[in-house]
Amino acid sequence: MPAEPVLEVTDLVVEYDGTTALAGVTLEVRSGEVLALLGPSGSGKSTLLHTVAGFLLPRSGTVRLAGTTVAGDGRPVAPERRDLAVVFQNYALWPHLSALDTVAYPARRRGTGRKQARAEALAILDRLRIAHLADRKPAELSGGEQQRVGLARALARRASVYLFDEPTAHLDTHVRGVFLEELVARQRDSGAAAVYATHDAEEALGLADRVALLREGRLLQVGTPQQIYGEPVDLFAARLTGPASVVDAPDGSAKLLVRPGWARLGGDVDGDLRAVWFRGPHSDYLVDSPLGELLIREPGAPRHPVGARVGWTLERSWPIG
Ligand SMILES: Nc1ncnc2c1ncn2[C@@H]1O[C@H](COP(=O)(O)OP(=O)(O)OP(=O)(O)O)[C@@H](O)[C@H]1O
Repeated sequence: MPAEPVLEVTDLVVEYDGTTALAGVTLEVRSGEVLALLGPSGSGKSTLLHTVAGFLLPRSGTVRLAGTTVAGDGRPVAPERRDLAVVFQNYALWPHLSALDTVAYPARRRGTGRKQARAEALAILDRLRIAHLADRKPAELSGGEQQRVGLARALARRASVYLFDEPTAHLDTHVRGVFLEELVARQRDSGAAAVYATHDAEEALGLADRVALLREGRLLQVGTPQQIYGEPVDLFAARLTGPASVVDAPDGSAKLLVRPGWARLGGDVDGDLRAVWFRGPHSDYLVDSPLGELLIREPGAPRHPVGARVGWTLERSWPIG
């Protein structure tokens, strides 16, 4: 991974009318890296992105882009002069421009000729599966289609840092997957960095090189998706990224976090099946045992009925406070 941070946020404090929304956040993002911001509603994800973008000013702390301080020290740099591409929940598309001209606009601004800019724009629209909408203006597009045009316009920008605020919130699963692949591919090609705010744990874990967990305006943990999922700092952090059971260690010395795939049915710890859910590719079993209640996930359809006496085995665990 290249060494230099393209975005550095230091001790950032942001308030709305005296209410603290960010209470001292320090983060850095390097070129080529995708950092996911994951946190519940109200944890400060949008506030952080809006402050980096320059739409909000910090009460204290600094924002640096490619080594230059853009907020918090001296006069802030205006949003339009920051080397950023911003994709927020509400896209403001220009009503008079077709989808093609909207997406061609960033290249035109860079000085690319009209024909070439339109060819590049069409390629991006095609990758997002909306080339057939190229000639339509926003009033002739559905909300989801407008959102895809907004994403395409952001992908057409060549900024050093992309800021995404839940950009896939209104997209269906298929388009979401295509967009995320496209985003990551662009990322790798251009060496740009991305900060991607979401409350969807699967999206964050699947997309990001690193995940930052936010809670009530503070960073709870920053790490690789594997660290965040497998070695959470506390139960709140664990539950942000998926189902987590807590059982007693067999020798009673500690509490252990157990993810659904970390235990299997069959083995010498007794338990009773309290509930069983068929989930399609796998089934979830809720097991009540002397060590505590835990969720076990196994491939395929349910193999035992509710109420059955089963054995189980712990294959992996993580000590939790
Ligand atoms: N314009 C505002 N005026 C006052 N308080 C605000 C404003 N915008 C956000 N807040 C408060 O700041 C805190 C952080 O909000 P923020 O929108 O950054 O959270 P978020 O993690 O992006 O949430 P969501 O996932 O719901 O978008 C919350 O307590 C919120 O109520």
